[in-house]
Amino acid sequence: MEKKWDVVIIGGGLAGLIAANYLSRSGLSILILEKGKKVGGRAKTDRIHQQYFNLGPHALYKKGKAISILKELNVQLHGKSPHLAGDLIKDNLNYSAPFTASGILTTNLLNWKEKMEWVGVLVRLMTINTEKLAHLSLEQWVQHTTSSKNVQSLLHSLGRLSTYCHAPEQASAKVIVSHMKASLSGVLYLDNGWQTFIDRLHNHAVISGVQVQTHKSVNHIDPIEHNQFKLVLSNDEQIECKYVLSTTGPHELNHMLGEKSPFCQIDSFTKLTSVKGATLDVALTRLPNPKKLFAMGITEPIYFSVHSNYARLSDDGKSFVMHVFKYHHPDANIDINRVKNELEDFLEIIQPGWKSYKITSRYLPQIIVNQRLPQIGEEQMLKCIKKVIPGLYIAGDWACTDSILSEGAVSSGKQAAKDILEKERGYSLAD
Ligand SMILES: Cc1cc2nc3c(=O)[nH]c(=O)nc-3n(C[C@H](O)[C@H](O)[C@H](O)COP(=O)(O)OP(=O)(O)OC[C@H]3O[C@@H](n4cnc5c(N)ncnc54)[C@H](O)[C@@H]3O)c2cc1C
Repeated sequence: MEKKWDVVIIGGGLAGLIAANYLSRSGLSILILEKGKKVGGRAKTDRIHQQYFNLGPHALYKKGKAISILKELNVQLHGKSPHLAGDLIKDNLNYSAPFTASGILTTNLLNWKEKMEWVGVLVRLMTINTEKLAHLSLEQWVQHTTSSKNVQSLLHSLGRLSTYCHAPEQASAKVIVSHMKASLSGVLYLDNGWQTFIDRLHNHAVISGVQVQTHKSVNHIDPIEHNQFKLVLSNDEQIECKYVLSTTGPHELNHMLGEKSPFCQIDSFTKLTSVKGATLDVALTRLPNPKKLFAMGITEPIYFSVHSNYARLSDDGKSFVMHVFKYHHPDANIDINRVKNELEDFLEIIQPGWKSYKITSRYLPQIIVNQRLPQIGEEQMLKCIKKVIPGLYIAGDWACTDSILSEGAVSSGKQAAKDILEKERGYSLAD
């Protein structure tokens, strides 16, 4: 057994790197253990044939917590906001998407009465107090909000677009609607992908003395005595520390704690389920239909957007990088070949003949977008699991009561750093 660390962070994704950046200012010794070959987790970007592919479509909320925390850490972001002008596809027919003023005026999807209702819903959404929705599922909120089937479908599409969640009967209205509200202020696509800010967070942490070890997978967390942990790695290495911050998914954390895990006793913890989808990431030399940059299915839960129209996503800046995405229902049995055909066929409707211009593509059939589908009444469980083992802290996109995705990962990473500092030093970071 070698050096004893003050804090070991398991996972070098967004939550782990954010926490490390806040903790690095404190003089504590900090080690990040990342099982992958590079840091970034699901926020990484792969450079394939000179094209920059995020793991599927990635956008940051312009007025969200993630951007404001990244700014607080002096991480500059370069990119542009996409326009939501585009198409909605219902029963193989194209309609203008009523997500912009001109889209609302021109769309044939809604009649005049529905248009007025849709505008009213959007206006109310901008100021809604989501705390009051804590007892409702998204489906219940949608039903209460409008009786028009078309407006209901639009709300479901906006919910999927903002959160990737496609289980309105299970999902918490409070969390989903707060993300829908945030998305109305616009999003940002980043030049060269999310890896740019991951690299900056990584560099800041390393310069400030954080040690980062990749290819290091933690198998076991053993709380050996008060305020002391022993971690056992897959290569049998053992590491001791005072505090552990886990940023893995909930079930991986449970597994690392072994048979004695107190989380096994908590019913709502064992039932946590993830948000998944299939992504087809494509780079083309030209766009067969240059005017079609954004589309969503209404009957089918599918999304398409040309991200390179707003962000530089290739070495020469000339090619077209796009993502076609299918939102999976948590209970669905996925036939990965059928889903691939669906995504390719959807792209064919929007960009006919796209295959002739293909530079490269990548298909990921069942990727975890968020480690937790947010459901009603999980606040107590999340608060409880953060207290049950003293010295063990939890962050990640599943660990926040009121937000998910990067918003949840970044804010829970900051919160965990605050909690550790408060415990260690008795002082807290500014909010
Ligand atoms: C297709 C797709 C689209 C998305 N789009 C958006 C979007 O538009 N907007 C948005 O805000 N968010 C989006 N997200 C979500 C966002 O990418 C994630 O919420 C965020 O990156 C999660 O960060 P994290 O640190 O919580 O988890 P992760 O990124 O999963 O990091 C956890 C890290 O822990 C490591 N690890 C796990 N187990 C161990 C172990 N035993 N030992 C050591 N290391 C371990 C993993 O390798 C990983 O690097 C998207 C995600 C996907 C997949």
